[in-house]
Amino acid sequence: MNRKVVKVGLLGLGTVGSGVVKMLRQNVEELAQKCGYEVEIQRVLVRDLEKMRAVDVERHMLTRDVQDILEDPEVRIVIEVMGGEEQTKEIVLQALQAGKHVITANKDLVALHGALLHRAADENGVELLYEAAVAGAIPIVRVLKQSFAADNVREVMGIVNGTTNYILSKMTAEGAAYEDALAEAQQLGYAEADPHADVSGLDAARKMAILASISFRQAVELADVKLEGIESVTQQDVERAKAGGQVIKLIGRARREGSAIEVSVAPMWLEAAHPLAKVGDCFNAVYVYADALGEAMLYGRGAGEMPTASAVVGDLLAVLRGRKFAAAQPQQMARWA
Ligand SMILES: NC(=O)C1=CN([C@@H]2O[C@H](COP(=O)(O)OP(=O)(O)OC[C@H]3O[C@@H](n4cnc5c(N)ncnc54)[C@H](OP(=O)(O)O)[C@@H]3O)[C@@H](O)[C@H]2O)C=CC1
Ligand SMILES: N[C@@H](CC=O)C(=O)O
Repeated sequence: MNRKVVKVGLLGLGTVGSGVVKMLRQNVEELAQKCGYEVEIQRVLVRDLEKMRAVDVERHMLTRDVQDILEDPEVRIVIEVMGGEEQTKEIVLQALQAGKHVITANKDLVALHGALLHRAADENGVELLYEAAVAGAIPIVRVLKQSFAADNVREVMGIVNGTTNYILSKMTAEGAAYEDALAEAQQLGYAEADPHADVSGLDAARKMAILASISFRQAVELADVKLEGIESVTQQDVERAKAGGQVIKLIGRARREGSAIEVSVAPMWLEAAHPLAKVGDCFNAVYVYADALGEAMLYGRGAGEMPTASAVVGDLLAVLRGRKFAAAQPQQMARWA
């Protein structure tokens, strides 16, 4: 097979970035067969050049200067798995304006600046994909944008934060202390750099704002999402729920009624027989209710190294198979040859 090489710039080498490197290395052949390209990581942006990493990356590939990636004409795709908001927005905008396709796992970024970034991607004829930003490995973004595109979505609801689901599940099943369960979730790589974003409900609110914007085809502002986290949920609450045959879960909900859109995140007491009550560990589950479809539920791991990497690399494959990438190819290849 006549195989071309495509160079990728990776921003971040933490939990998700390491998973992406592992997956690209483990699946070189399979990926090449699926898209016709051999993917090579050209440079990796980090903060600390000396840190021990979960994967071996040659020292010369690491950089602390993002311009080494943004100004490299060989880098055609940027994978942003560093997190952050304002500075990251500027970096991603610069990448898009330089004609690079961008894949991101950053829900903060997409929830706050999605409209601006989509415009920049369109203006520059490149892709902006963010499957990993919502519900980890579950392909909910693509399903809403493509598979259910013909339908009229009325409601999207479910569990969209792995850390809080892990904590509540541990408190329910094992009587674990909140702080211990949170520390484990951090250890396992599920939590955000600042875990307050998880337990306050903000991370779930960001994801619900993204899902609502896609489902109802209009920008839903993060500020308009009503949110309550799990910080005030006590072991006594969990035990009382259990005694009454119920389970406490952090539930995100986005509903459209006429022109009114309502989006919320809050702990809810569910009957133990409810399908969402059985979603444990760091798993997520999302229900979609639409006119023709009726209802559908998607279920899978919502956080962690390899599940999230799977969504990121899935987006990478989508870019490489896409028309925009192919369209830019002859001219670009000639210029870089
Ligand atoms: N963890 C998960 O399960 C999931 C995470 N996400 C999202 O993916 C993104 C990454 O998450 P995760 O991998 O857990 O985060 P980590 O904190 O584990 O990793 C972040 C990485 O980015 C680097 N980095 C951060 N800021 C900068 C900066 N200013 N300049 C240079 N490098 C920087 C860090 O460098 P250094 O190592 O040197 O400190 C680190 O390698 C976030 O947006 C998160 O919300 C999405 C879905 C699931
Ligand atoms: N901190 C997040 C990571 C994935 O989005 C979570 O726990 O769901």
